[in-house]
Amino acid sequence: MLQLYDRRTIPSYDAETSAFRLSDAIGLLDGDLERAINACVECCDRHVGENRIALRCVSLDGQVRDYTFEYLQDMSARAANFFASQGIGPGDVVAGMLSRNVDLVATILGVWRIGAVYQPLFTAFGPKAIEHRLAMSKAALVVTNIANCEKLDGIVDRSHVAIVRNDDETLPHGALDFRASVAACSPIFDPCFRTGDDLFMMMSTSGTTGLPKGVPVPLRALISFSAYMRYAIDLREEDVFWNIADPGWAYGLYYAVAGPLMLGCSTVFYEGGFTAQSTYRIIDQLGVTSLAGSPTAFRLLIAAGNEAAVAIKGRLRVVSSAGEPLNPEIMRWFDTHLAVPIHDHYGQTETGMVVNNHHGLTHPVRAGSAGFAMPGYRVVVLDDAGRTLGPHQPGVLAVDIAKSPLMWFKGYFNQETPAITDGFYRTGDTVEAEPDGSISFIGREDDLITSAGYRIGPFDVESALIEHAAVIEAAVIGVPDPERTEIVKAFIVLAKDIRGTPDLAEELAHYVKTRLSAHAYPRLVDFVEELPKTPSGKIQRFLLRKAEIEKINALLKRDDSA
Ligand SMILES: CC(=O)SCCNC(=O)CCNC(=O)[C@H](O)C(C)(C)COP(=O)(O)OP(=O)(O)OC[C@H]1O[C@@H](n2cnc3c(N)ncnc32)[C@H](O)[C@@H]1OP(=O)(O)O
Repeated sequence: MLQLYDRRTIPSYDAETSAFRLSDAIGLLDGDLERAINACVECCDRHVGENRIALRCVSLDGQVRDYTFEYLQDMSARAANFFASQGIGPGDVVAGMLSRNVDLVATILGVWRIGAVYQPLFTAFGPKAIEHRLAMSKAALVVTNIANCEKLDGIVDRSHVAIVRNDDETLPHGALDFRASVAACSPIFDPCFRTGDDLFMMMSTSGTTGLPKGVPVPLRALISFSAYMRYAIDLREEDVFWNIADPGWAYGLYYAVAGPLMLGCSTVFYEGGFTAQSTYRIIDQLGVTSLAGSPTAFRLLIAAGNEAAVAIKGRLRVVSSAGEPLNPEIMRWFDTHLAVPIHDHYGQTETGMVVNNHHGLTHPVRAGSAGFAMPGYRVVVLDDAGRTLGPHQPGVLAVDIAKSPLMWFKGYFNQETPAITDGFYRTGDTVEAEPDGSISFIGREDDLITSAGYRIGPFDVESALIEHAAVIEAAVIGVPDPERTEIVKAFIVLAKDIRGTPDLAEELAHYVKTRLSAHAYPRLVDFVEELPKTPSGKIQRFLLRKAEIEKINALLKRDDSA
């Protein structure tokens, strides 16, 4: 059993350079990064024999099913045999588009056991988002369920789709029956060991100017994931840990699946969508002690009222926040009504979590700050010319590659433009450093939208909108929103003779929701005569954003003086 976090054993940490002894980090891993590592062994097999619960699944009706590491070893070996029977081998990509349940974990671990690469597809995606991602990864097989399988029609041949179905659901013609096939396979499959540079995940991240980019994740990233669990989440053996993020995204896959399992701890999955009521109920029912989620989720808990919190007051030991900046009001409310500190953490799909309010540091948590570089990473603030900036000088947050032994990202999949220049990975997030090295988030240097913890690429939404017959041109921006940080707003130029009505606005939102993704639709739509453009015809989203912010400020001023 891996020794879990102990305040006395946190690796030596130099706030000046974030110097971190790599040997301490390697101690988080049983495998040999240069020669022999398998993600399923790290996240499952090495905890077998301890009779520990790995996964706690809560169904919609509140039933809890517990699965041990022994159970997952058996399931992952059967799944690996099933994948092998489909001709899948080391380095091949298998995509999963599944709800949060044991089939999802069996799929992920089975893919890793065989030395293959797991690609997550968020279940809210529509065909447009799926098609691009599968074309990018060339996935050999997609594992999905009855609720999502139709979205694959015309994109993937049915013979390359394995369906998770209940006994009362009919298997679509030509598709593979995942549960039945896996159950019929042998529970013996020797893991395929690879090197730390071989891939085990293929993620995607939205851009502002093009379609989402592939983020290849090598096996060495496991060290970084487990370091985050230890030093920032402070996961302990006795914790009941629940990260509510969906494993269709980086924060959920890295830190609701790989991270806790690697440390031999159990992770909670709730198969339903988020509601404040179910969240309070599950924390109470399972005795959750460590909760992770996004500020929007926390704001929804607060909106449910002070009374709702009474039953779990004092039950949580720690709460971790990611995906959006954490407002000080949320910290105060959690302190007063739940008697628990919330620690703000910052990261990206490309980096994993890199700036955190760690538990091992003696610095107090500063409200409004995302914290300090994680051990193993050195971060700096750069200006446009790549010069390092001092305290209180806004610039872009960058990771210093040479001094960040845990940084695993080297560049986007199949893209020629380098992601790392002059030894730095520029995150695109604008920040300011304090004299003590803590980092405060300011915004984005580009047009990427941060909404409810999701990063939404305006280009993706615009591309979906212009496929609608009524739309000639579209520009999409994020506008400030008190609940979701930002919401998506679309400015639409309509085809000749089409009138912009509330019904059409709703139709366009629905169109994006079903074609692109249920979370990325424009919640606000303005019909306009034309869009602001540069002389060369490039849409100037920043002018639209500026006008929106001026409008909001004018309204706030009017309210103040009323
Ligand atoms: C490094 C990192 O990766 S950092 C963090 C990564 N980000 C995340 O993990 C995202 C965090 N955000 C969330 O989990 C959610 O937004 C929450 C819990 C905060 C709030 O959830 P909700 O408000 O219920 O809905 P959510 O924002 O997920 O979705 C928006 C819409 O998509 C729909 N939707 C969401 N998931 C699905 C799904 N799997 N299938 C179908 N529809 C879905 C919702 O019903 C909602 O529809 P509505 O607007 O018509 O009501």
